[in-house]
Order: sequence, then C-alpha cells, then structure tokens
Amino acid sequence: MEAVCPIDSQFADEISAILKPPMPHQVQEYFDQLTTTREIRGLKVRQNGEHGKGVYADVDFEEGDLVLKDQMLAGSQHSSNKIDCLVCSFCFCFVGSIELQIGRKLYLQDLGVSTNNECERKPFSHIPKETCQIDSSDGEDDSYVVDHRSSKEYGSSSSKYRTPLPKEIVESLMNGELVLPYSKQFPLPSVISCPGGCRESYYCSKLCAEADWDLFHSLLCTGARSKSLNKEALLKFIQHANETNDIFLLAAKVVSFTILRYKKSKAANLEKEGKCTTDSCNLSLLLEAWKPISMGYKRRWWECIALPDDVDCHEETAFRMQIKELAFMSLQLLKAAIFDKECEPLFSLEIYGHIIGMFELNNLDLVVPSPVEDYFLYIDDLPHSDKKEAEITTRPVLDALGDDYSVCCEGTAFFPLQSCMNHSCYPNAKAFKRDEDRDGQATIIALRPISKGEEVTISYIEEDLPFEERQALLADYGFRCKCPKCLEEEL
Ligand SMILES: C[S@@+](CC[C@H](N)C(=O)[O-])C[C@H]1O[C@@H](n2cnc3c(N)ncnc32)[C@H](O)[C@@H]1O
Repeated sequence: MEAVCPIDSQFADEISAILKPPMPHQVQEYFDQLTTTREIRGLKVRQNGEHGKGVYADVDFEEGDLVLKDQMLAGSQHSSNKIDCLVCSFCFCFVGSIELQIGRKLYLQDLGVSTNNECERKPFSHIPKETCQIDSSDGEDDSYVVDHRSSKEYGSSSSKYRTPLPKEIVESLMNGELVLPYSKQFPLPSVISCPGGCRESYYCSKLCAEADWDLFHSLLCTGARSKSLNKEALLKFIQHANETNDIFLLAAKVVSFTILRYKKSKAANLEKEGKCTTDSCNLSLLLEAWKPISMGYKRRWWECIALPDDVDCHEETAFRMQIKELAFMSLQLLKAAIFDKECEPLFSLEIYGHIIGMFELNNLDLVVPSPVEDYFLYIDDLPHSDKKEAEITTRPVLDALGDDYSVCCEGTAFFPLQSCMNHSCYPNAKAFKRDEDRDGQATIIALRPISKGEEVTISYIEEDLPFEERQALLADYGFRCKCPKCLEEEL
C-alpha cells in the first residue's frame, strides 16, 4: 500500500509555498549575496541560460586555475566510512594523528566492525558515483588516487590476508604511546569532543564544534545535552538510516538546520518587537529559514532515483513505491525524535522526499584525501637506509591494515554554488582536490582557458563513455545532453 502522510494534506498550502521554486529576483539576490559574503571572486550565478541557473566566469581563467572553493551547506560522512577515517564532523578534515587514524581503524577492524566502501554500499544506498569529486578516469593527475596498494614495494596483503598486530600495539597507537617514524611531518588538529556529550561527533576546533552545534547538531545529538525531543527515538532513527540508507542522516541535518534557523529568527524577532510567542507556524519565518535549501534543484526522491541495474523495468512501480515507504518510515522515526509543532510542514513526506531528491540530483560527493596515504608514500620515498629503518616499524602496520591501508573520507554534501553548475560532456572545469585541499569544501579547477562571460561546466558523468551510454546516465538527471560533443556524435 502506498505510504500516505497526513501532514501532506493537512499543510498542503504551506508545503506548496515551501516547495515553490524561488522567483528569479530572489535567486539572483541570494547568490549575489552568497558570493559577496564568501568573497568568491570571478564567478556569477545567472539564470538566463538554457538550463535554468548556471555559473558563469566573471574573469578569464587559465587552464589549471582554481575556479571555485565551495563551502557546503550541509554534508555528512557515509556511515560505513566512519570506521576508516576519523574526521571533523563539521569541516571533514582528518583529526588526531596518523597513529590515531591507523590505531582506531585497526581496533574497529579487530572488533569485527565491517568496513564497507563506496563500491559495497547498501542496497538502497543509491547515489550516482559518476559525480565523484575524485575523477580517477584519466589516472594522470589524480596523484592521491593512484592505486599504490598494488605496488610490489608493499607486496601487501589483501584485506583477506591481513596480519593483525598485537592488541597492545593497536592500543598504543590509539593512545599515543607508540609514535610512528616521521609521523610528526603529518600533524593533524587535536580531537575536540562534541559539546553535547555524544560519542559520534568529533571536531578539529572549538569553532567547528560550536558552528555544528548551532547549525545542525544540537537537535541530532545523542549526548546528555541534546536538544532533541526523545533520544531513544533519535537512536532508532539513526539505526534505521545506518541499516538502510545513510542519506536520511543528511536529510535530518537539513530538517534540523531549518528548524534551528526558524527558532533563531523567531527569538530575534521577539527580542526586537517584543511580540508574545505562539505555537503556530509563522510561514514567512519558515520560508526564510528554508531559503538556502529552496535554492537547490529538487524532485521527489522516489520519482527521480535511478532504477538500479538489478531492478527489472517491469518492477519499476513497485521499486519506487518501496523507496517511498522507506522514506516514510525514516520520516516517522525522525518525527518522533525531533518534532517541532511550529515547523510541522517540514515533517511532511512531500518535503522529506524533495530534500532527499535534492541530494540525488545534484553534484554532491564529499571526498577528503587521507593523510595516512601521504604518510606511507613519504616512507616509501625515503632514502634507502632511512626507509629500511622506518619500515621495521611501518611494515607490520601496513600488513595489518591490508589492502585498504588508506581510505578517503567519503560522504554526501550539498554545495550551493557547485550545484548550480550545468553539465557538459566537453566540460571546461572539473571537481578536483589539490594537495592543499584537506577539508570537505568542493574544489573546481579549470580544465582549459575559460573566458570572462563563458559558462563554467562540469561533467556529471564519465565524459569518455560512448554517446549512448552518456545519454543513458544523464537520463537519470532528467535531461538529454545537447553539448557540441553530443550533437557531433549524434549524427
Ligand atoms: C545540478 S543542477 C544544475 C543547476 C540547474 N540548472 C538549476 O537551475 O538549478 C542539475 C540540473 O540542471 C539541468 N541541467 C544541467 N545540465 C544540463 C544540460 N547540459 N542540459 C540540460 N539540462 C541540464 C538538469 O535539469 C539537471 O537535473
């Protein structure tokens, strides 16, 4: 039976106001303000293009130039990736030390917590991989993506043939008693605990901890100082997301972000105007709180999700219904955990579905390269005698780590400006992390000279695929590409 959410009909007018695409002048105002406050130079968002919004160069860029660093609006690390990498829950930079990163991973591996990388995601975890910020397709310049695991130098164990380290060694790596040779060359920020007291979120600085608390986490924290309605319900919501699709954790962040913004502006209004408080929804405040999210391109998740390869097209309707039910189940759990009467329309399936659909349709992979990879490469590059000496300590560690000795931080995020970039199969820019890009911001680099006034385009898919395959993949984004390359190949 199809999932039916009563809030959808009860708040139909509010929901349609929230989901109504913003007017062109509102979009322009928002992006002009965003680029000014973030001091983004050389780019403009314009709406007069063929495909809705687009990003245009406002200066000339040379090949290899940094075009954009885009701070995410909301993002989260994949649940499965949390075993491999300990990162700041706000900016996603690696924290602690090389030893802590390694010791913690080995400890969790030994506990039997399964690692589950991008290729082995759960059945419902369907996010197009083609949009990955690490474009390893050309294998040339993506230095940190090179598969050093196959290197004969390490001649290493596959994950099946790991050689475990004694428990005491793993513990001494975690508690800092064992210092690996040359690891001081790769300093990481100290680990800051969650101000709410949960043991799931960690930070690289007090600033990040406070920002996360104010923007998202205070409602979603499972610690003693959480502001959630019901912590048990919250734990159930988190468990359901971890078992089905961790995109729900990100959707919850968006809901929490909007509620917290609403509360803040309501409190500011009260202070300014001294009006007495009511429990009813103030729609204009809710629309204002939702504004940053309203700028993202959205459709309902169950309608825009690409049909997985293993689902027969005859089963499409049943599949989409199942996805809708899954979203409804998640929403019910979230509602029990953080429901807010004044923001009730946000708990409609319509809005929840559109939030998740927004993550489905935009370019949103969050990737941060691992310093553990840099560390082992450094050891490998040492002069022979130094290397031999260092390897007395590092080789057993590497053998214990096995094939997956270093894993990037991976997740999903919504980048406000990158998500305005349209696709081309002959793009003039691409998402690419340089050596210095060590946090979750999206980085866009020019692939060739881009002249002032030209649209900045990226490829949502692997652009070297044959024409028909490209079009099939782009159909998942709801369009047929008519870029010069496609027009030429179509003939
Ligand atoms: C990430 S958004 C890009 C920004 C979008 N134009 C907007 O107005 O928000 C992706 C959506 O933009 C549109 N789009 C992007 N590139 C396109 C292209 N080359 N041809 C047609 N539509 C495109 C499609 O609707 C796609 O689902």
